Amino acid sequence: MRRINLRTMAKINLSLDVVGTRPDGYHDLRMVMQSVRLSDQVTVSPTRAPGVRMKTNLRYLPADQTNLAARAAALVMEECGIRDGVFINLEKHIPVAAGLAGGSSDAAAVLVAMNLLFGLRLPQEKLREMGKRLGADIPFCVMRGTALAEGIGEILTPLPALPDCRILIAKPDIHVSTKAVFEALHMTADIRHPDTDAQVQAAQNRDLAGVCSLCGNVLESVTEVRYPVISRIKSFMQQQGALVSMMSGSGPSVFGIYDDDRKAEAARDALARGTDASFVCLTRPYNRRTEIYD
Ligand SMILES: C[C@](O)(CO)[C@H](O)COP(=O)(O)OP(=O)(O)OC[C@H]1O[C@@H](n2ccc(N)nc2=O)[C@H](O)[C@@H]1O
Ligand SMILES: Nc1ncnc2c1ncn2[C@@H]1O[C@H](COP(=O)(O)OP(=O)(O)OP(=O)(O)O)[C@@H](O)[C@H]1O
Repeated sequence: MRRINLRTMAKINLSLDVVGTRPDGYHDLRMVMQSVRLSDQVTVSPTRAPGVRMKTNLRYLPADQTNLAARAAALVMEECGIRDGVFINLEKHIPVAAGLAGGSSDAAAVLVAMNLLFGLRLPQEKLREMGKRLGADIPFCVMRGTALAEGIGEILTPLPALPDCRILIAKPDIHVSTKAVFEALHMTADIRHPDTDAQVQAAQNRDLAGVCSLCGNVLESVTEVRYPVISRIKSFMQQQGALVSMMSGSGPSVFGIYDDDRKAEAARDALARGTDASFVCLTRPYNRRTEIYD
């Protein structure tokens, strides 16, 4: 029987600005987002029994109807009147609750997989709209590549591919709630807003050094202050020759961008030997956009 097997790409935020608050507590954002070659693997198979069942290799991750991957499948089934069931096998490699959109990328892949499996031919716009209902990062994870994201994250303007580089990602062993970080931002006095328009221009010019010099994330003013380990990892990456080092999303992961392979590998090895990061990975930008009709 046909089944769909997809890789789901993590993201980093090359910039993240909060430009407004909405009545529902969500925030209006302006972000430059980048997919990276750090991925989970999602396989979706049809089943005769109705409903969604799933399995994952991580014992501590719920493999029930609360998992974002299962919720994405259930949403498509409800919206498109699908009576058959599906089985999802989720192989996690992206660290959980890391600020890397792990769950969002799984959900996005399931939306695409359902579209292919049941021959729905839903356009990408529709998948992104459905994704938004489940989480603000999902529309970008449906699109992938490099993009300016506005609104709550769902208004996407594609940008040219980031020039090739090495991206070092390190996650300290701490848990950060995205909701709590956004809420705490209102109590923070010292917020430095990134110049998103200038960074978009640098991205348009495919100017890696320019993009890096314009990175900024207002959520650092909350998470980095609470967790000094984030500053330590950032400084370490910088000392090891990163063009820039910054927190991704609401944290706690930190990334460093390198244009020199040897420096990037040395920094990875040193971080992996140390105790500040429980997850370390050296990766590259992922620049292919999603093929909806593969
Ligand atoms: C921080 C980012 O990762 C940056 O890419 C995203 O904005 C968060 O995306 P996400 O985890 O998919 O977000 P959701 O699951 O939709 O929301 C989690 C929580 O983050 C806050 N949230 C999220 C997105 C947004 N534009 N404004 C917000 O205030 C809300 O309090 C929400 O309850
Ligand atoms: N498929 C999934 N993968 C990871 N986490 C999931 C998944 N489904 C539900 N979750 C729950 O979602 C929460 C956030 O996990 P996730 O890895 O998506 O965070 P994140 O990378 O910080 O997301 P973002 O960057 O979009 O804010 C976790 O507490 C986890 O229990």
